[in-house]
Amino acid sequence: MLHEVQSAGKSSPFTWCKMCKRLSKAYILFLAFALGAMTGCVISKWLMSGIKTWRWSNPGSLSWSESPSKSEKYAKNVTVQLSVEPLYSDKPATSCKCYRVLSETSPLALPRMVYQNPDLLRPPRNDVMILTPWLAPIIWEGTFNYDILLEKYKLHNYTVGLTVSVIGTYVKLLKKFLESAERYFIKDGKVNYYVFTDRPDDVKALDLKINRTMKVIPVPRYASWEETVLGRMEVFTNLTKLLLWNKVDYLVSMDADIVLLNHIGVEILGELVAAIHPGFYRSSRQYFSYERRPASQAFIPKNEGDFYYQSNFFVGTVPRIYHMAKACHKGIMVDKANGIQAWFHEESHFNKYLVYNKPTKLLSPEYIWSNSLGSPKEIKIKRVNHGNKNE
Ligand SMILES: CC(=O)N[C@H]1[C@@H](OP(=O)(O)OP(=O)(O)OC[C@H]2O[C@@H](n3ccc(=O)[nH]c3=O)[C@H](O)[C@@H]2O)O[C@H](CO)[C@H](O)[C@@H]1O
Ligand SMILES: [Mn+2]
Repeated sequence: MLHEVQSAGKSSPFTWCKMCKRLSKAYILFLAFALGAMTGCVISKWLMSGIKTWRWSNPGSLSWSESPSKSEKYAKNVTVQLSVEPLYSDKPATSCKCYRVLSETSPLALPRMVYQNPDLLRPPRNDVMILTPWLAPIIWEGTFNYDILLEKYKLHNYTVGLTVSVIGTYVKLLKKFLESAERYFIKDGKVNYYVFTDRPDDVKALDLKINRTMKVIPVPRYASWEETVLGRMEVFTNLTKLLLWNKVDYLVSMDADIVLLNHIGVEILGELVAAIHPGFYRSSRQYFSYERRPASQAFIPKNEGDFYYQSNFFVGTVPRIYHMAKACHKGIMVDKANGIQAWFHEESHFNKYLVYNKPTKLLSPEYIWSNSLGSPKEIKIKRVNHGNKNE
């Protein structure tokens, strides 16, 4: 039809006809495809400029990434990059890359988290146990996505109390401990430090440069090292009840001879959390340093017990810590009345308690590692060095 009309016109009918023949069906399809692709590209660029991104550039700081203002974006048609960097840690803490987007194109503008979905047939670690038989998670490097956890805890606006005893000469360890906590301890949350000491003036003299709230709480001077470590359960019983009940959501207790080397974040929080002793995680239960004398309240028979926990790092809600400390303190007092002291002091009572009150979460030995223990392959990250009593 077109040929005929054009043939009747003044322009050369011969030329038009030849061109039309060349424009075969396939050629027209190709042109339509190219045009479609170009339009798609332009639309996608326009959509990208409507997406804002924020990310945690440092653990602890939920901050908007550098992004132009709305008017600037529309004026200059600037594209805002989506961040796909790991959000937490100097070294990657998890294998997942995760970022958070706020789509301005959505009428609700709800923030969403975008991350790779977990693969049910590919466990995050297959060299270590990551779940106890009572279904409590064991926290190892590589088993969690920090950003998902953080999201959950931020909803509750939680406060964490980090407690440390520095009694007698141990005051000298406080500076190093707190400086490392400032750098690595739950950077994303509200943390108050509680320092239990018999020497408040010596603590003052340390002239600590810290940014978080610190409360110095006077406690009695005990007669010996044994009395002091046993007395920690008494201190906890009294202080959880009197001081901390409504002040914090979670309590964390750490030895003063711990120095944090890497991030310890909200992944440690839970109802009752205990850390697996780095010296016993390869041993079977008959070799654990449990108290084996039936005369002691801390007695655990050879065919009982799950793991050997170290009492230098534990976590819990205030009521759960109160309950645990009270039970341990009671056992210690009964032992004292009976003239017996458990083999590993309050740690023995702590372990006895945990056989019958299972922890809701366990920390792997990477949370209480000592440099003297070397570098076995399952310890992917040394989060602390415990046991150095030098300043
Ligand atoms: C290798 C070894 O045997 N480890 C045991 C030892 O750990 P540790 O050698 O780690 O005990 P430690 O000397 O660090 O004492 C525990 C903590 O109590 C505080 N403190 C202790 C004494 C003192 O005079 N002033 C003071 O402030 C301080 O916070 C210290 O870090 O003792 C623990 C008792 O908790 C457990 O029995 C451990 O299994
Ligand atoms: Mn210690």
